[in-house]
Amino acid sequence: MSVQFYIILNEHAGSGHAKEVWPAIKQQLDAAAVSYEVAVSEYPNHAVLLSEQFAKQLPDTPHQDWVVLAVGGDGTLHQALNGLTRLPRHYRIPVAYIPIGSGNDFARGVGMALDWKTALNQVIQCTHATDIDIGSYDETIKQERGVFTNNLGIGFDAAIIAQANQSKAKVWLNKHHLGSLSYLASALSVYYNQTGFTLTVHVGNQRDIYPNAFLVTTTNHPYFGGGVGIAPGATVHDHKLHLVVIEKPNFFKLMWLALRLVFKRHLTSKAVHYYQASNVHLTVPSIEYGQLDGEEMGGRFFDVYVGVTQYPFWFDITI
Ligand SMILES: Nc1ncnc2c1ncn2[C@@H]1O[C@H](COP(=O)(O)OP(=O)(O)OP(=O)(O)O)[C@@H](O)[C@H]1O
Repeated sequence: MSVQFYIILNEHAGSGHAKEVWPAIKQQLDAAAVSYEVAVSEYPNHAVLLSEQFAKQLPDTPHQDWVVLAVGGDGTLHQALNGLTRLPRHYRIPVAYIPIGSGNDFARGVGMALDWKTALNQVIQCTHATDIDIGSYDETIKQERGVFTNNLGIGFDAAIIAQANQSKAKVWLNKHHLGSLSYLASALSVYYNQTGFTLTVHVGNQRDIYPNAFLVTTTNHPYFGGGVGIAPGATVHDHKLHLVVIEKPNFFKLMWLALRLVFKRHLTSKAVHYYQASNVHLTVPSIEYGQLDGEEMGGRFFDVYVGVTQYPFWFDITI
């Protein structure tokens, strides 16, 4: 089936790398005689509105040949997907993605190529949509709901993202393809400032209380923070969420945990608690940072129901 692409371009992804690469992407699209329209994200979160408006004007009938293609990082894909899912549709519009952000965890998590040229081929030569798992959340205090492709995090990872996004070093490090280092630098400073907090996890009939939670990540695939394999066994096909709770370790334990993380042996540590479920309910009665696919949720209380659903994606990783 040949399709047309509604491209949502975030020139700011990868600290401006997307803007540099876009002319070459366009050239490859034209050379392959691909039919497409481009909408540029003009301000933070604009991609949500762009994809929502696109979906609104497309009749909800079978045999539509449009695919929404997010060109940017995980945040751009997150926003495009949330715009597409705001209004229910019987015939959902498939979504695709070219990873040219800083972290590109979704591409890693689904096994897409990380170099944009191969990734673009995986998208334009794809012949059918494939349903894969995405997370859904319903936060009852601020009454916010939506979806995520990678993870919903509370605590350490979210505070790192908030700090890294404010850091001028991130721009410089990204320019030199060292984006992961900006997260590492922020991680150390956040470690000293982030105190443990009370977390209640409800899974089925089980209720666990952690008085000293530090990192709480509900993930859809293995990676967060630009390639850190927090849940090595997770896949986007298992219809499960993988919840990792880490209690605040002392500095030496943190270093030990980081080492175990590198060798994917962290889940057996006593400070780490691991759940696999199709639904989890998390409550945090103190103000903590939250993040969704690397997008800041801000500091807030949490009473959040997290689940898993499926959405059609348009790429073929066998190409
Ligand atoms: N015109 C714009 N001006 C400023 N920021 C923008 C604009 N358009 C989009 N953004 C913001 O850019 C942010 C970063 O985008 P994105 O997450 O795609 O890239 P990244 O952070 O480099 O990659 P990754 O999430 O993979 O690490 C998003 O929060 C988005 O809202």
